[in-house]
Amino acid sequence: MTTEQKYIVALDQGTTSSRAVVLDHNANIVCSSQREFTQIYPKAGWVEHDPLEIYATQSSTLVEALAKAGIRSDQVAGIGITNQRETTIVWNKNTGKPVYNAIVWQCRRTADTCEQLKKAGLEEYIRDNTGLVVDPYFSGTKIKWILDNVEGAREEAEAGNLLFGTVDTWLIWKMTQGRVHVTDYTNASRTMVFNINTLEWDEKLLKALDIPLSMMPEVKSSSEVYGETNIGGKGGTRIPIAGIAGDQQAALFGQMCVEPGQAKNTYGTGCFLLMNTGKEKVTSHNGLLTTLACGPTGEVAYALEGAVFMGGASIQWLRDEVKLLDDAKDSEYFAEKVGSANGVYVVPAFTGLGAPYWDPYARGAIVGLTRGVNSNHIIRATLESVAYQTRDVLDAMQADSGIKLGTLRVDGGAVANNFLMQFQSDILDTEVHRPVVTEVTALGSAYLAGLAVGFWGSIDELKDKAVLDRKFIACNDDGKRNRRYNGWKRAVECAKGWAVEDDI
Ligand SMILES: Nc1ncnc2c1ncn2[C@@H]1O[C@H](COP(=O)(O)OP(=O)(O)O)[C@@H](O)[C@H]1O
Ligand SMILES: O=P(O)(O)OC[C@H](O)CO
Repeated sequence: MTTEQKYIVALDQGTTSSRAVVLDHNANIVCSSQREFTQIYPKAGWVEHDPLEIYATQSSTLVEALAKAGIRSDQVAGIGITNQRETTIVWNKNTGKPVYNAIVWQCRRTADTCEQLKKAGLEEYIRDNTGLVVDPYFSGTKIKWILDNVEGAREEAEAGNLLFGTVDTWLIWKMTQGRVHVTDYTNASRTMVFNINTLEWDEKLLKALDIPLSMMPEVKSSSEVYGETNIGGKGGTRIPIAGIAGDQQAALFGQMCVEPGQAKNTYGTGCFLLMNTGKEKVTSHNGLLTTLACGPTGEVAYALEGAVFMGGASIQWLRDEVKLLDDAKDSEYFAEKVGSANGVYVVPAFTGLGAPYWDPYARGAIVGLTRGVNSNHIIRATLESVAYQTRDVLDAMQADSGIKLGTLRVDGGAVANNFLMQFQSDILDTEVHRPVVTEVTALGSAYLAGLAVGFWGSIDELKDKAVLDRKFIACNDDGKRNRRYNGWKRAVECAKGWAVEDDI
């Protein structure tokens, strides 16, 4: 069979849905399939997923996408996995059963453990060795929570019976029937127990959090064959799983940001602005993270990251909880019906604030309400909040890197919103470039897998595949831009430190 008759499949396991995307040799998406799954909110500020539902939705999208495209499993040259990062799963390796639900990256339940780490004087060590700030966002304190709170878990872990994984690790373990327990550098770098200087699990931090090393997966590069899976059950074709990357690093690769200074922003559930810094590990002085990403062949590289917790999810909140919208895309129509947000600011700190504020106690706020404010103003202000948060992290990134970005490459579900993209460009005073294919996370993951199995010879074959859909050019009214952004900064102050510890 020639390469032309073969395909690469990307499995994109996101915060709200699981997707399978099939690519041909020209890097065209030939088919995709998507399933949403249950979001579990046991208490205020807590977020969980069912690991078995994650696996079930993901594996069914794979089968469905191949069936839709009429592709046989022996035509699949390789599978790439990309995933919501930090989300923590612990399972028993003998029974294959999770001991608790997946604790999702957004979950704030471990804020007190983070306070204890700070009191123990570990903040600077964590910053220097993991690149991260001490925040409940990352996996380490979530693993500790499971071991401390699930009956019998600690004993089982110490007896060597429990395994930890981020979602990539869990999926691969399931897809290989428990034979492969592995992750990649990009996912490991989000756990707060992985040393990004030595590229090994950090024993001092594992000890500080009481996590046995035996639970941790083997850490590998983002582009190599980790194992094989058989689609279609016993006796089915064995397909190499050949790429792993956290979804934001996959999007960085998919946008071809593989050289130092290249950056992208992804607008999905959250917003994640990443800049590749190559071999240089840049430490932020402005509230950003240092993380691991991929160079041109998928090899490990450093990146700076601004992680914003609520992006498109704040529009989902307007749709599902406040019921101001039937569909997220209608937000553009309603926002355009009013000429401004009428002085209203929405700060969507529903799960605290991430970069550059790092306040797990911040909570959502709507400020500037007057009698003339209607639902369109609130919708517009919610969309604007996504752009203001991106300005916060872009300013920080430009200060840390010393690089002024002339253009911002964007991707993710919410970039379909033209109002948001134009407002983004205006508030940044930077051109915003939107590609035709906005499923860049899946592209990046497919590229990593395809390069590992020789489906593509090198990244140069892929560089000219991205086609620009639209450029958004900034307005030149500095006065308006600055007034609006200053209003946002004041609004953020109102949201900070709101929750008391008992609320978490
Ligand atoms: N036209 C739109 N305008 C604003 N937000 C949108 C639009 N379309 C989708 N979204 C938001 O984008 C998010 C979905 O993007 P996606 O990249 O699929 O997210 P994820 O990978 O995090 O699950 C949802 O939170 C949704 O509310
Ligand atoms: O599911 P997404 O696309 O919003 O990504 C979630 C991030 O990986 C969390 O760090």
